[in-house]
Amino acid sequence: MTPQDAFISIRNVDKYFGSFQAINNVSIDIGHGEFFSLLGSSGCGKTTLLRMLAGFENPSSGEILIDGQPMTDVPPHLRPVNMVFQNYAIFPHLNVLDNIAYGLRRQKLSKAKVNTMVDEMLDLIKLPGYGNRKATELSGGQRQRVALARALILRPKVLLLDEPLGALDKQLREQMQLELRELQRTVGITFVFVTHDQEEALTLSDRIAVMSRGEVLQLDTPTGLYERPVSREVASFIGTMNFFDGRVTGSDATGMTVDAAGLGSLHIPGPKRAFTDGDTVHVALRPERFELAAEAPAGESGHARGVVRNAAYLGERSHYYVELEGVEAPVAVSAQNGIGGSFSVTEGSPVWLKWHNEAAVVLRPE
Ligand SMILES: Nc1ncnc2c1ncn2[C@@H]1O[C@H](COP(=O)(O)OP(=O)(O)OP(=O)(O)O)[C@@H](O)[C@H]1O
Repeated sequence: MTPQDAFISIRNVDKYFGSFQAINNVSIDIGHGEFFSLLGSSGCGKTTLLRMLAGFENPSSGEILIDGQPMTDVPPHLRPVNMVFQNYAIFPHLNVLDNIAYGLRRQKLSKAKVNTMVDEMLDLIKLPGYGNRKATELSGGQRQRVALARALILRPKVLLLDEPLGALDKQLREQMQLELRELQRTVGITFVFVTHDQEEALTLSDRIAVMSRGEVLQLDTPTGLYERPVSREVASFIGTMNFFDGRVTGSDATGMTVDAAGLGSLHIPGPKRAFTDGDTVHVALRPERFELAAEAPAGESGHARGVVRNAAYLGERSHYYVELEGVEAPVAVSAQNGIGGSFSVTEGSPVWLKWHNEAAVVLRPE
């Protein structure tokens, strides 16, 4: 995505509240029709960035463009955006129809036209026939769908969503995630979604900006973030990661060789990277990239001998912690159950850990 192709372009934006810098030189380009998420822990600046897109805050410096237009002097109600909040922002004293039609009142449309538009929205959010229901007679998930319909009926080019599923319990939240993704595909407009829940961001998004302390740490697809994190901070924030201290011992056009504590010498294939011999690095491997075996594996994949310190059966998967010589923290291993061929592993069992070197990510220490 280049700034020229972008539907939303955030360019070198800083935001200060007094002397506190909440956003530090952020540049993000978002494509038309993308489901884009801002992901990060509390206080990292996601809401501030969203509020600047909505026009409730102005950047201290830098520029925001939407659909090619600079937004600097454009007030919130004249921006082609609408926002949905976490806490069911619908009016409790109005029924569903009046809630959804609320934003249309300024447009002086006929009653018949409004009713048709609301009915279309009720179909879209899968609540047909709910127009006369009182807002207080809706479940949490239904209220949030009404809030979405109320924002979408104004036909914004961009929908800004600030943790809209945050108040829902886990099961409903997962169901609403699927619905939200389907809804976004149906309406085809750009969604900018704020969440601190990495699983939610991975499930929903085309691309994600991982934020920390007002900065973007990495902007990538869900697969890119999970498989190729650029730093230890991103690797730990998205899923679980094992880290091994290492040192680069050689590199050429086919990849590089790293000596890693507990794992031995690994040749990691790939293009030549910005490391030189002798560099101190972290080798990172996800729990599901390890396999447990009773016997020493033959062949080219990496292997090391260890002892199971903890085994937990979780139905679909089992989780293990395996102690390796020369590694302080036990290695987290996650194995799928029921695919056959697994052997019984109990706490205290000696095991072999297997992995493929190409699954390893080499990171600089922070
Ligand atoms: N109006 C304000 N005045 C002063 N500081 C603010 C203001 N708004 C936000 N901040 C500060 O800016 C930082 C970023 O806040 P922001 O609300 O963007 O974080 P967030 O990532 O959305 O967090 P959360 O998930 O908790 O909502 C925080 O340290 C917050 O205290």
